[in-house]
Amino acid sequence: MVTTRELRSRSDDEPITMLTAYDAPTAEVVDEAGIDVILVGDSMGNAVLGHDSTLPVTLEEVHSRTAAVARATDDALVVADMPFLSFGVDEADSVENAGRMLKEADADAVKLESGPHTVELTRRLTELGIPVMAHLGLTPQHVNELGGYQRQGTDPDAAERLLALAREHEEAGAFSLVLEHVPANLAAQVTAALDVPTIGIGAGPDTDGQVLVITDVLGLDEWSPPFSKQYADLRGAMAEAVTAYKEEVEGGEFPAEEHSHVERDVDDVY
Ligand SMILES: Nc1nc(=O)c2c([nH]1)NC[C@@H]1CN(c3ccc(C(=O)N[C@@H](CCC(=O)O)C(=O)O)cc3)CN21
Ligand SMILES: CC(C)C(=O)C(=O)O
Ligand SMILES: [Mg+2]
Repeated sequence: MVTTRELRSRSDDEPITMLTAYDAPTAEVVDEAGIDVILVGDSMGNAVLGHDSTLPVTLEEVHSRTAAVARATDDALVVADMPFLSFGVDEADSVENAGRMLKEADADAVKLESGPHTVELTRRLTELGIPVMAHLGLTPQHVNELGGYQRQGTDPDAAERLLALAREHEEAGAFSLVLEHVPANLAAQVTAALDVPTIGIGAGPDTDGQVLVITDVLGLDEWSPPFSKQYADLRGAMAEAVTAYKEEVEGGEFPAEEHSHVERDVDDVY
């Protein structure tokens, strides 16, 4: 079993592996492959729910997908990604919403897209026993404020602000930190400055771990971000299977004898 305690102390030569999953069969495959952390990402908005951003994703959607993933996972740490406006507005609501992920959906931890407004919340949740993974750099819930999904931390002021926020979240108790779409040399410095592990996406090779969105890895979507890598063409495999089924039904080949059964007792009901 992967624990937040074990991840915190993971030595430098054993990179942390993390992937998203949004359903039980996918979580089973990811867990059985020995991936350390499964993130039930709000990227489900784009990846599986048909939205064009993460903003419409609801607490109930992440809650139900987290429960499905947790039921299928034996070893990996399951992290629920808190959706847009489910945290950071009101402290009591934030605690209740994050708490439901642990109490009801069986997550091991939550992730919050972080900023100056999440330092005290990270402290509070950690104090209450809800482990927090922080997330800095490109925070997609800010897409409207940022005006797109551009690289972050690219000038000295922004880079210094990011490093300071990373330190503040570590001090507040975050057990790890996702760094998204930031320069590799900045991610390396943040990684060196922190004791807790950094997990990069589009942040170069020098973080303590890597994370990608599972549908990008599997090639399920036509589009994927510039920093991701496609390790399979499941979209192609799915299209082939669906087309083969259609052709067999239209050609009268499916169902065959082995897919049917006949009961002589019901021969004469018409
Ligand atoms: N399937 C999937 N994979 C992801 O990695 C992902 C999601 N969905 N949804 C939430 C966010 C959005 N992400 C994105 C989306 C677009 C770019 C991108 O195209 N960036 C370009 C141009 C950005 C612009 O100018 O708007 C770049 O060159 O940085 C990067 C990350 C990463 N996250
Ligand atoms: C890409 C990761 C870090 C994420 O936040 C998500 O999948 O929602
Ligand atoms: Mg997310």
